[in-house]
Parts: sequence; structure tokens; C-alpha cells
Amino acid sequence: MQSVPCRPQRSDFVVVANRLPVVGEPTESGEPSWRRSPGGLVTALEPVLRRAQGVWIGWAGECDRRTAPFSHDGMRVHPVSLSARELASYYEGFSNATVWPLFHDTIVPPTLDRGWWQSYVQVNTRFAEAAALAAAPGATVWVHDYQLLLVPAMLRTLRPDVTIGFFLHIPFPPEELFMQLPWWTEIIDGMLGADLVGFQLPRDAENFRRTAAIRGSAIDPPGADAIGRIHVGGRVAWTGAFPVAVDAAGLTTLATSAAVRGRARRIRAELGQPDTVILSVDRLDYTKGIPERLAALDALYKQGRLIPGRHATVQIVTPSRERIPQYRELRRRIEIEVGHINGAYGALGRPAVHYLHRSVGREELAAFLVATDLMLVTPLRDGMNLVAKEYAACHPDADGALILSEFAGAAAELHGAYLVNPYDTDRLASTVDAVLNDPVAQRSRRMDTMHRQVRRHDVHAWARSYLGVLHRARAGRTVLGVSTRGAALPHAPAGA
Ligand SMILES: O=P(O)(O)OC[C@H]1O[C@H](O[C@H]2O[C@H](CO)[C@@H](O)[C@H](O)[C@H]2O)[C@H](O)[C@@H](O)[C@@H]1O
Ligand SMILES: Cc1cn([C@@H]2O[C@H](COP(=O)(O)OP(=O)(O)O)[C@@H](O)[C@H]2O)c(=O)[nH]c1=O
Repeated sequence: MQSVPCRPQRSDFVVVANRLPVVGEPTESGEPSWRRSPGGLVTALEPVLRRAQGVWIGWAGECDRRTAPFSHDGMRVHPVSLSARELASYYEGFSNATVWPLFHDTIVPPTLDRGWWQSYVQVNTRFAEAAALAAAPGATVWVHDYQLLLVPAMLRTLRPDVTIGFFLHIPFPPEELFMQLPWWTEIIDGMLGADLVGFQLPRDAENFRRTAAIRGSAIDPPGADAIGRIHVGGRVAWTGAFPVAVDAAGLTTLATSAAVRGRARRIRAELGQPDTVILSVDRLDYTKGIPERLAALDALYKQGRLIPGRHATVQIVTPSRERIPQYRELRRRIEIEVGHINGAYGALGRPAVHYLHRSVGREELAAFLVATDLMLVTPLRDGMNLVAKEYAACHPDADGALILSEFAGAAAELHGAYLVNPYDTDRLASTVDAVLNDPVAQRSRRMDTMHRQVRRHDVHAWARSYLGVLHRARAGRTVLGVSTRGAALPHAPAGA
């Protein structure tokens, strides 16, 4: 894909997220080579930014290097630089070893470190300044996720004329967890700088409103429009739930292409033509419930309910946050468990679990999803989980089945999934068994329901609904005497 330098023009629509959609990797020539960034945030935002022709502000994945704005495959990006120390304290530290575990039910204990917090404030300031520079007068700036919780209020101070949206991709915890953070008031104030604070699920928005009330704001609970309003310093911040989605039509087209169908057939052949292919695809993260799932598979192979050769289980894990000790430890644990299962139940040329530790591209992933009879998505906690929705999008013929954790945000919408408690490994194992023995017609009805759901509520509908409410929140707002009425909002296209 082509990257060309571009002039740092101001834009009517600015996305601000920790990561750019591409990560730079050093090459011998000294110029980085760019590959797609991991994770669902990028998957969701890329098609939205392309349609709106805006600019994306974020970190390019390298340290101690200033990269000028450039255009990558037709998308304009403005890199924000991080030093190696900031990578350790802002990204690996406060973002991913404090906020991430705290907001995911403290699956591992969060670390509280004042130095990390100071670095988080510093880096958030840099992102806010970059957004203030990139935004045209009256622009819409859409800030994303837990790495940038302070940016909305910082940006409001710098640029009171712009409309500020904030969207949290991960769960927002109940107040008794959130208030363990020594800096919880600063974080609430930071988020409340937005005109609209969006969450994946209504319960996240509810948790947030309760905490804002404890902080001292008056709250109007959601009315018929499901939007709550928080009164803060003479203005109103709106809150609501906007479950993130996928480019379902694009994925269905990809999944039904001759190339992907052909590759899916070859994957089944490479697996030894099993009767059943069972697949999981995760970033290597302790929130994803991978050891628990392996424990269920262990039991199934041990009891002969799954048989290597007849049943092929594939686990793809993308490397993630590899310098954080808990992530390294998790990888070790997973690989020991996979080794144990294969050692105990596999045979020559017929492993029980086919384990791939790497990132796979969009087309190859689609082929895996098409080739799969039973998908296991069993996180212990997940804001949404786009892989579950992508699986449904890739099965327009209503074949396949999805076992889904009740603790994934996607469970609120994917009513055709077989829901499980991922901590209950016995029940998870018996659900796998039950689904494989379910009548085809029943599985097909369930898959059809999910496919229709993800086609109806796709990523364009998500952006349209969020930006539509943001537009309403802004209409009539007057800040420091500057009316923003009628300022530019990107047009989310109708009919998607
Ligand atoms: O940037 P990384 O540290 O490599 O992590 C990747 C992304 O992980 C998280 O994704 C979340 O967003 C998804 C889309 O809304 C959602 O489906 C999933 O449940 C979330 O965990 C994280 O929130 C992103 O900021 C990271 O870029
Ligand atoms: C393993 C793998 C994944 N992808 C793509 O990444 C995202 C993952 O999003 P999700 O919401 O499920 O979870 P996180 O954001 O990681 O917490 C999804 O769009 C996958 O298609 C990928 O492209 N390649 C991979 O190897």
C-alpha cells in the first residue's frame, strides 16, 4: 500500500485515537514499512474515516521518531510521537496496566503508579494539542478510547468552537471499581469535556452517569431517546450506548468471493479434511478467556467427545502488548496448555489444537471464518468483540454456529449465538458437544438471525447513529459566546 507525504491541512472531521490505522516497522533503508494496526478499534473506524475523508491523529507504533503527516492508501494521517519512556509509562503503564485491567473487572490487579499518571496527562495534552491544530473552525473531533480519557476537556479549553465526541470501546466499570483510581475525578472531568460520551452498552453509560452524579453533576436519566444528559459547568454532556459494528456488506462480499472460498477449501484440506472445524481468533489478552477455553477443549479431547482428525481445532492469537509482564506470562501459560493437549491427545500429523501465534490479514482471516463450522468467542470481559460479528457477516448461507460469552458486548445483539459463562469450563465443554449435535435446521435459523442483525446494524449505521446524536447535542450549544450551530459535520451516508 502506498504512503505519500501530505500537507498538514485543517479538516472538518478529525478522528483521534491512540493508534493510527497503520503501524510503522523499521526497515534497513531507515524509512518505516507500514502494516495494518491490530484490534477492533481500527477495524471499526477505518471505513468511517474513509467515507468522511477526514484526518486521523494517532501514534504510529514507533518510538523517538517524528513522522510528518502522510496519506496512506488514500487516508490522511497525522502521527503523534511517543518516546520510549512514554511508551512504558503512558501506553504499557497507565493505559494498559492500570485502566485496562480496572475497566475489565480487575481480571488481573491494576497497578497504581503516580509517575505513569503524570505521563498519561502529558501524552493526553500532546494529543489534544495535535487535534486542536488539525481541526478546521467548527470541525467535529471524535476522540476514542481509554488511552485518551482526558483529551475531551483539554481540547474544549484549547478549541471551544469545535464539537467533541468521545467513544469508549471498552466497558465502563461500576463506581466501586472506578473510584479505586486515585485520579478518578480528573478522568470523569476529562470525559465530560465531550458533547457526547458514547459507550458500547447501556450499562456502561449507566455506570458512567452514576459516577458523574457522585462527582456532583445533576443527571437527567435517559428518556424516550435513550440519551442521558449530565449538567456540568453550565453546559450539558449527552451520554448513550452505540454498540460498535463491522463493515458487514464488505465482509460478505469478501467471504463469497471465489478467492476466499477457494482458500477456505484449501484450509480445510490443509487441516486434513476434518468433519468439523472449530476456530477461535483473539488478540493475546487475558480478557479473552483463552486458558479457560483450552481447559474446556482439554476435557472434550480427554473424554473422546472431540477426536483429532475428525475435529480440527484452530486457535489464532495475535501478539499484543508483549512487553507487559502479564501478557508474557499469559503466552507462556497458553503455550504450555496447547503443548499439553497436543502431547496427550494428538497423533502424528493430527494435532488436537492447531496453534498460530501471528497476525493474519483480512482476506486470510475471512477464509478461516468461512472454513469454520463452530466459532468459539469466549472472553471473560470484552467491550464488544468484533470477531464474533465478522463471523456472522461471513456466513450469508446460514451455515456455521457461534458459541459466545455472555460477558462480550456482542452478546446483547447476537441473539442467535449459544451463550455461555466462560468461567464455567464444564458447561462450555458440554455446550460445544450440544451444538455439534444440534439439528442443522436449528443452527441455520440461529446463524440466519445473526447474519441479518450484523447486516442491518453495520459500521456505517453505527457511525451515522453516533454522529447524528452528536449533531443534536451540538445544535443550539453556545460556548463562550461562540455559536457552533450549523458547523460542519461529516455526512454519514444513508442507506448503508
Ligand atoms: O492498540 P492495542 O494496545 O494493540 O490494542 C488493540 C485494541 O484493543 C481494544 O479493542 C476494543 O475495541 C473493539 C472495537 O470497539 C472492541 O470490539 C473490543 O471489545 C475492545 O477491546 C482497545 O479498546 C483499542 O483501543 C485497541 O487499539
Ligand atoms: C487475531 C486477528 C484479529 N484481526 C482483527 O482484529 C479485530 C479484533 O477486534 P475485537 O473487537 O474482536 O477485539 P480487540 O479489539 O482485539 O480487543 C477484528 O476486526 C479482527 O478481524 C485481524 O485482522 N487479524 C488477526 O490475526
